[in-house]
Amino acid sequence: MSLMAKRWEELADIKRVLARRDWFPGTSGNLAIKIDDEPISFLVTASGKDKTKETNEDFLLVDSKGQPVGETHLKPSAETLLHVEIFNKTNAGCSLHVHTVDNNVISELYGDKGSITFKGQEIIKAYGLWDEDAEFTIPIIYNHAHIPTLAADFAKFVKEDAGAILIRNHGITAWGRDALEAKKYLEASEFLFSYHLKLLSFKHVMV
Ligand SMILES: CSC[C@@H](O)[C@@H](O)C(=O)COP(=O)(O)O
Ligand SMILES: [Zn+2]
Repeated sequence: MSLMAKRWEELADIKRVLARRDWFPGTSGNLAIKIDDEPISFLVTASGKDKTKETNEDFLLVDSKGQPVGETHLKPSAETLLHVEIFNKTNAGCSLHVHTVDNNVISELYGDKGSITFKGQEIIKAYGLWDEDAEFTIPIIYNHAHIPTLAADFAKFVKEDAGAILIRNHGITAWGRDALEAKKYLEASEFLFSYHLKLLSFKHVMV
């Protein structure tokens, strides 16, 4: 199996799992996986598709600027530039973007603070943090409609090979060195968002 076919399968597997969770409402979400380093190229989801469906036109190959490699009628994701920042600035191998109600509500609740920090949760170990008092902070940026502006803002927080950034009232992008790590960061973040919202609502009922 070629490297491209292998990576395609890896991304298709993740897409299938996330689709089953309803993490692609209304055609939202986009996924990317690196194919080459020099020069950088990666597979990205085609724009505007129903990501719960599986077809052989789900992904297309783009270059380090997010432009399609070779002739294709497919359009790269509208948010390809965000994945471009991740692959150009770090050694990440995979980047995942989803819109969920939980990540949108958290981004709105904490948007004015500019970030949300989690601590004292076992699942923080999914971020590779093993200390008892470890903290994980997820930045929250403004949802600029102009994608190059959004990407420039987003890039300011892309420093590590694995991470997560919330875009206010839009969604989350999580990335990692490989598909497993990106999925782990995404799932840990969504777990923490859901836990936090549930806790807040119970506290509200109890006071
Ligand atoms: C219908 S969701 C809005 C989109 O602009 C976007 O935020 C999104 O996540 C999906 O866009 P896409 O171009 O299909 O990758
Ligand atoms: Zn989006």
